[in-house]
Amino acid sequence: TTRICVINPNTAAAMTELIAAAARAVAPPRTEIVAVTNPMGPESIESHYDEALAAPGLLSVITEMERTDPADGYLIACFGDPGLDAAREVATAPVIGIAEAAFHVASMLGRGFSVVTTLSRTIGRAADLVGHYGFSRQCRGIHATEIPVLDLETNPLTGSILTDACREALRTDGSDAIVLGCAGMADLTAEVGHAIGAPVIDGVAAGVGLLAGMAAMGLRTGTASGEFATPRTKLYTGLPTNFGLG
Ligand SMILES: NC(=O)NC1=NC(=O)NC1=O
Repeated sequence: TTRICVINPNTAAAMTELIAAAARAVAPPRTEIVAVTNPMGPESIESHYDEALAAPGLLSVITEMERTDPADGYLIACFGDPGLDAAREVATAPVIGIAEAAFHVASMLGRGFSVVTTLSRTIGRAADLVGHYGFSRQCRGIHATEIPVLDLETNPLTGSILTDACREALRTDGSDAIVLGCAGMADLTAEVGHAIGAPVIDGVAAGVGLLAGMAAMGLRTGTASGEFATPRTKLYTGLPTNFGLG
């Protein structure tokens, strides 16, 4: 059995359930999805500050899993891909973020894609990730719905607001596909896709598909050498006792 660990980097357990359902909907046979909620940090991530405070707990989840029962792949299920490079240093299996996964899949569905995300203040971070992963040519635009992350589930208008924003993004950008800019939108992927008649990519599903494929290819990173090698042993002061490398 392949085990993929899907980590919600915020502490909202309800979002973890939504993320787990999206992951399990696309998991291939004999693939177990282990969904984990961050034990420490913000209840939602929609600023640089939130991302910084989500990373320590996220990393403790990975170091703990590596110590007890290493997974065959790790998915960071927040669109800012918080802590991704640090996670790669402590994981012995592939680690990908949902933004990274969604961009890669979207780039293979046409010439250009658009991103529709939550608050406009997160657009800069999404743009930075587009450039960092090398998709500046394919990403035609990044748009915000102005719905805060935790309001996605409670606002009854989310579905229609998101659908309208995705339809408008396709039109103004001339894109072939839409990337949903938040794990919390995962449960709306099918609804939006049917409404706008274009591929809509949720990074949770994209990430599970990619990680399952990498596991099937036997791709493990092990204790990589070079940039992503295990961090040198040192003293870390003030970390909670359950940290793996402390
Ligand atoms: N763009 C976003 O707001 N992303 C996210 N914040 C979260 O807390 N989870 C996400 O996926």
